[in-house]
Amino acid sequence: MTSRWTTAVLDTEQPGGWAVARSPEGFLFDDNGALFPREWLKRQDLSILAEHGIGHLDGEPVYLLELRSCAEVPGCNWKGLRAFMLEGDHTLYKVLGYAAQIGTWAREHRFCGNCGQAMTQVPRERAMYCQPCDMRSYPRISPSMIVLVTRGDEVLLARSPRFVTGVYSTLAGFAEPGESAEDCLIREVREEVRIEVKNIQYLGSQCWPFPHSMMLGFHAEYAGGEIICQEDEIEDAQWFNVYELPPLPASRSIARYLIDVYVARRLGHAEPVLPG
Ligand SMILES: NC(=O)C1=CN([C@@H]2O[C@H](COP(=O)(O)OP(=O)(O)OC[C@H]3O[C@@H](n4cnc5c(N)ncnc54)[C@H](O)[C@@H]3O)[C@@H](O)[C@H]2O)C=CC1
Ligand SMILES: [Mg+2]
Ligand SMILES: [Zn+2]
Repeated sequence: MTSRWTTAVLDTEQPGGWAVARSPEGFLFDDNGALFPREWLKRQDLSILAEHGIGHLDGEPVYLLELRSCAEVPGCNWKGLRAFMLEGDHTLYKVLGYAAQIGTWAREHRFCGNCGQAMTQVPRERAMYCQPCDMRSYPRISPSMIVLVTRGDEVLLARSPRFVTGVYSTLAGFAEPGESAEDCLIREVREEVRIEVKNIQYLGSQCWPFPHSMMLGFHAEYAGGEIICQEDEIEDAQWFNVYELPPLPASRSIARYLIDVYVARRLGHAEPVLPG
């Protein structure tokens, strides 16, 4: 299968192609979506902080206009990336998710973290460069473990105070320096619910551009302990029977995939496919 969307570093001196515009309010969109003819978009009254050539969609070059602030464009509105994930088509979400990560990273690396001088975009490479330090900065990706802890017909799901009311999800957390993926998973489960796990099994990964996580998804079996929720982080955690699950996370998330796979296996149903 050929992919409709491929990332690339494009020369911003070249004219033409499509462009997306991103401001602190999200992406610009109209009735036709979030991709606009680039030359038209650049004629609008936008306060452009940086432009990045980000890839090809169906063979056409796509650029990102990263804006300082949100602007009025006739017939258009602004919408956050999460809304595109929930509503929009998957390919568009991939384009915007990538654009968001490049935009955020470049915005946060305008100045060298070592000497404080202005950095420049490296041509033909996705990197920002500080000449005095001869140092390159690349887009940041934060590995995060996400795990469904299981006990026969039961799964351990938890609520963060940040979740939509009623929704329970798998446990997750960022890797710390010095840890393997397994070390991180064991620590996170211990910290968040004081449970011990065994038989850790890797299922798959997913890019999570909020703002730059790479989710590594696992199943792990319960090995001991009683649930004690971590203060502030975990509002509630419970064992749920696979026949009586609470409201679950969005269907495109790897959290949902980990739950759906386990339920499908217990019930002998066909297994779902992990959204890319
Ligand atoms: N795609 C999915 O299905 C899901 C994705 N996630 C994502 O997993 C990630 C981790 O989940 P949480 O439970 O929030 O993490 P967590 O359990 O590690 O706690 C969050 C805390 O980690 C620290 N932190 C923030 N950014 C960090 C970074 N880049 N590196 C190290 N520490 C950092 C902060 O102190 C923050 O309060 C988040 O990006 C979250 O959005 C979480 C659940 C489902
Ligand atoms: Mg967590
Ligand atoms: Zn420097």
